[in-house]
Amino acid sequence: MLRAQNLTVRIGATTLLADVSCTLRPGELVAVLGCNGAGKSTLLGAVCGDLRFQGGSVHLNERALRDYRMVDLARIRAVMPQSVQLGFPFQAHEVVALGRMPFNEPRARTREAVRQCMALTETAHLQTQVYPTLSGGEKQRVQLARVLSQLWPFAPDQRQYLFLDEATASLDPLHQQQVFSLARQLATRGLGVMAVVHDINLASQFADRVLVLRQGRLLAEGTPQAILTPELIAEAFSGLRVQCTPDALTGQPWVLPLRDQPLPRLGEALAD
Ligand SMILES: Nc1ncnc2c1ncn2[C@@H]1O[C@H](COP(=O)(O)OP(=O)(O)OP(=O)(O)O)[C@@H](O)[C@H]1O
Repeated sequence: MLRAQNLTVRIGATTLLADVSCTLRPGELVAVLGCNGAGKSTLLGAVCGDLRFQGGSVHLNERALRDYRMVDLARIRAVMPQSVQLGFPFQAHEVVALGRMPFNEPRARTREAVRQCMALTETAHLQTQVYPTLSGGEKQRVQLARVLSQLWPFAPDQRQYLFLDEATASLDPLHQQQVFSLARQLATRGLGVMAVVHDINLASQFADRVLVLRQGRLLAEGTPQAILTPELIAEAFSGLRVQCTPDALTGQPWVLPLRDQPLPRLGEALAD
């Protein structure tokens, strides 16, 4: 289990995250919601060990994060950052194989991990294409294959964790659904998955629990049914007005933004 207590992240005089506590259990998919700048990536970076925090603690499988060697951490948790810069002319399958670097293993095993993870992300047909020439969404799916390959073969008793930061931001609607469906299946197989996402309906459809951040603080936490109300969404997203309709079968709320919103006035910018 991942347990973060009273996390505080500061850079200079700016507090990015203030006193945030959360958990992530193996077998659970937790979505992190909040407006731009709310602190979602900061939280993800702090709990996965990529970002130093000034206050609080993070324990992964009952061991303090700071006590892990990087290579041991890399074997139990994989992180897909919001953006990955990669200028080298690697072929896509070589990018995916980077996920296997923490493992000292025969090449055949790496090839099998790459093959299966590219199949899972529907990128097998791109395997020999040079990475910088891929489209934005294709790059994102190849990056997902890379982080999945780090946790492959997803053995149920490994207490592993997957952190996704806007992994669907560049994807078409079908692939967005597929990625969250895959995350759901991996959670069902025993992985703990924490996913930062802007699409409230993806969170509502697939997550067991939702964390909502606002100005670096935890505003709300609970099941989608319990917390995704028009009032909470307005509070989290600067007054965004939505209609929430429970799904007839699952009860999970469908969230529809209304047309009438507190939008900026364009008058001056559009003058003559
Ligand atoms: N190095 C830094 N120095 C100063 N402020 C920073 C630094 N890094 C991040 N911030 C600020 O911290 C806040 C939280 O950033 P973070 O990336 O966690 O937000 P987010 O919720 O992931 O936003 P988004 O939805 O836009 O990706 C933002 O206001 C950001 O400008």
